[in-house]
Amino acid sequence: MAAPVSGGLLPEGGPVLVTGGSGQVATSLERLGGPRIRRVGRPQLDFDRPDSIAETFRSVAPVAVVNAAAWTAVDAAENEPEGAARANRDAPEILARLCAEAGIPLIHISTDYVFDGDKGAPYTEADPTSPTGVYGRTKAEGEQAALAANPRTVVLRTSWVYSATGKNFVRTMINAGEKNPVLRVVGDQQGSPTSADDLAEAVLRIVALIERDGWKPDYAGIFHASGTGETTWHGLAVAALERAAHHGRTMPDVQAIRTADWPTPARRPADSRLDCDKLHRVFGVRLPEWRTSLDRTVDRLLSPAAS
Ligand SMILES: NC(=O)C1=CN([C@@H]2O[C@H](COP(=O)(O)OP(=O)(O)OC[C@H]3O[C@@H](n4cnc5c(N)ncnc54)[C@H](OP(=O)(O)O)[C@@H]3O)[C@@H](O)[C@H]2O)C=CC1
Ligand SMILES: Cc1cn([C@H]2C[C@H](O)[C@@H](COP(=O)(O)OP(=O)(O)O[C@H]3O[C@@H](C)C(=O)[C@@H](O)[C@H]3O)O2)c(=O)[nH]c1=O
Repeated sequence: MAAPVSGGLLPEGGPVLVTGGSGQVATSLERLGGPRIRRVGRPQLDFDRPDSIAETFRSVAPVAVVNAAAWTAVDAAENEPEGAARANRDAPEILARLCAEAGIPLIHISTDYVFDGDKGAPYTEADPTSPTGVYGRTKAEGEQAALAANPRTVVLRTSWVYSATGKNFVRTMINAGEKNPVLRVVGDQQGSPTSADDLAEAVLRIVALIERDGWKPDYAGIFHASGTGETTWHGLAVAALERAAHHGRTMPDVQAIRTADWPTPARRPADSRLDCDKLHRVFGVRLPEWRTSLDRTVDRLLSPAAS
């Protein structure tokens, strides 16, 4: 990789449009990517106003686009399928069309929730999608729409994203642990937690590789990109709270419950582990062990000055 521009992981070059206002992944991309990143969110770029997508594209004139904006409220999507579809299906298609016209790559972020979780083994990119809710269905449709509209689309499917900022399960657990001596968390859904910073670094390495070597046909398509290793939501809660205890927080009693004991409007996959070998084979990228990154994130969250 060429020498990165001071303050970022990207070498010199033109603007990279990142969609997403205060989103976790968009924030990490801006922080790690350096001066080439143009992060644009609402109100300037609003997927409920499709014209704003082309307007933003024109004003930024990007050399690559990373779509990190999406409707991510899994349960709320059940009652608002049109809004979820606008953000998760229609907007990626429009972005992909604009990228195709400009002849530039689109890195589109997607989710493990495109699967029902019943396979009983890590999913590969060749497995058919089988979403169980509106969020997963609209995200699966967005993948296909983006791939069809731009031959230079890289879909990165990730899972269980957390960071020191924004809304995520890790922060929810740490906040809940402060107020409650007992937490109940499902122990029969497994997957791979992914640090937003790690995912952002993977995206930036892919962009840099494409710029260095030029576009190759192998780059088009779907890639799984989750933190290495696996756990349950209960395991993730315990790990986060154990780390928080290093910072003086009281460790609550974290009880493992069954999915049936935590009813939600949208059904979550029981086992959404993703096989990430293709990402390594094609781009030479593997995300770190989830627990190492989790500890670093909790440290950053609870002792920001030390990080
Ligand atoms: N969070 C997770 O656990 C996972 C996320 N993903 C995927 O990763 C990507 C990034 O997720 P993450 O950063 O965690 O998401 P966040 O929920 O943290 O951020 C979502 C971003 O999307 C923006 N957004 C939502 N609706 C619209 C809209 N109608 N128009 C314009 N912008 C909109 C939000 O804008 P604003 O700041 O204005 O609210 C926000 O910036 C998404 O594609 C998501 O599906 C995949 C797996 C797991
Ligand atoms: C807050 C809480 C949740 N749970 C359960 C509910 C659910 O089954 C599981 C996860 O909780 P959440 O609803 O916070 O997570 P959820 O919104 O389902 O997270 C998902 O977000 C989208 C955007 C993705 O793409 C996925 O990869 C995944 O990260 O934990 C408990 O058991 N106890 C609790 O106290």
